[in-house]
Amino acid sequence: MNHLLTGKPEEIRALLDSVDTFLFDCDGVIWHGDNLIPNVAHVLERLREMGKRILFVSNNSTKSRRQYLKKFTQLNIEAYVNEVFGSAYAAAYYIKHNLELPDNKKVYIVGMSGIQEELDAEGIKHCGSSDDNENLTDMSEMSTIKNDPDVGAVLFGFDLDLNYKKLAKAFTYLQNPETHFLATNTDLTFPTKNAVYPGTGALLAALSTPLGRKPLVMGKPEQRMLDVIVDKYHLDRSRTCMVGDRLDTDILFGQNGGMKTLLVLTGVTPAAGLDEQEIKADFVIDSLGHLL
Ligand SMILES: O=C(O)[C@H](O)[C@H](O)COP(=O)(O)O
Ligand SMILES: [Mg+2]
Repeated sequence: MNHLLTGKPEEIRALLDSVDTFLFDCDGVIWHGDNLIPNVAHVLERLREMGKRILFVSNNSTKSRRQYLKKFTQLNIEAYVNEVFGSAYAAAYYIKHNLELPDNKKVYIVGMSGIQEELDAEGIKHCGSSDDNENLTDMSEMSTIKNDPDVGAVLFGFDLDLNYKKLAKAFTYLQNPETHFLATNTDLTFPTKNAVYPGTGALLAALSTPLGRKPLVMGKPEQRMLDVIVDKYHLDRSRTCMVGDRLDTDILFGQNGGMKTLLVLTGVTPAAGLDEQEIKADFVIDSLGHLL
């Protein structure tokens, strides 16, 4: 476990020969924000040339599959819509195919356009999100926030415009135990090139803590997204490798899914103290850019 691959071509060859499909996490593995991690585009290209199947599995709910494709294209990375699985898509797929929300009910979104687009794509009625970017201006306005019986679920995702009004509305709707409480993911931090910042899980705590309710989580490490992927691609899990930068989402997702796991050190997980970590990947490499 935590088998370091850096500079061991024969072992990298053995791994490549044992894998048909690579599931790639995005933030901290392929890019930091809009900056590609060096040499990653070349590695993805070579893997395609080798006939490997490539899928992208991200917990980042701020983008829809369409928006992810636009980003891949802007970064000159070959990718196709049916290769992209974001947590916003996973949430929309789950609400459509598993939650069976009554037609007269809508979803209150704390989150961004990625979620709005994926719910639209599944024909799911929704409200909130950017409609509530304008915050309350005075505490006396709190009492204007009332329950809305048409809200059948609250879906929480990363929101750069999170404000008190959105929190108070979601909190109010979730007072009703019948109202479903969903979250796209619970990552506590978000990786950038030189630092990490509060992630979706940190924002979500501002709602779930006072509420005393835990949401149903759509993204990694939960298996909902993998079940959709395995069904769609008839994946042989034993010949599939999950590549990620976070132990408690990406690597746990891979392990729970019976897949091989490769940890890269370009994201949230530092090299220091790796062996003290409870979760251990099969393989570790300093950067995906150095895989080939
Ligand atoms: O805070 C977040 O939501 C996460 O840090 C971010 O979205 C992780 O995305 P991923 O690494 O799964 O692409
Ligand atoms: Mg990541």
